[in-house]
Amino acid sequence: MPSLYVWAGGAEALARLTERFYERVRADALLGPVFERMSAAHPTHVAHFLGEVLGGPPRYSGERGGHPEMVRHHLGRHLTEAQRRRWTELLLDCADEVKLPEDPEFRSAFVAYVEWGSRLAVINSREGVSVDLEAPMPVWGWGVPGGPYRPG
Ligand code: HEM
Repeated sequence: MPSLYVWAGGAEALARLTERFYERVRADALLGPVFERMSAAHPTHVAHFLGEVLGGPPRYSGERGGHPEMVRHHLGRHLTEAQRRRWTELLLDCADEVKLPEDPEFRSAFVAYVEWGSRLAVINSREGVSVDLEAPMPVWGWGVPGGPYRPG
């Protein structure tokens, strides 16, 4: 059974996704200001993080500081539901644009993770939130469909 990472097209596909995504984020009226101080390496870091979550190599844990590092980046940012919605909408638009697999099984798992992760990012960004920095890196699977699309 391929991982979601392999099915998505691996490191190269995720790098294409985040490069295009943060280009569009920068140009977006609602999200541009939120990301105005992100580093040039931000898209690469997020591609590594996503790759690890989707069952690829643990590059974000190995090179960047793992799950706690990601959580720390969202602390105190007071992200809103409107910003979260735009973030997920743009990411899914970019998944189409850079041609991630379109099969129902992959997209169902991908959307589920994006919905889960983005809602946690908003919760972690609130004032006075108590976060579990020990929480492990999630590794997403295929969920109820159980595996990739098979024609016929
Ligand atoms: C599945 C959902 C999400 C994932 C996987 C994710 C992942 C990440 C990661 C890995 C970083 C740290 C990058 C680094 O190490 O340099 C980060 C930073 C950040 N994220 Fe997220 N994020 C998610 C959702 C969101 C949402 C919904 C927003 C806002 C609407 C957001 C806003 C930010 C901001 C502002 C930063 C810091 C950027 C900077 O360095 O200036 N994130 N995110």
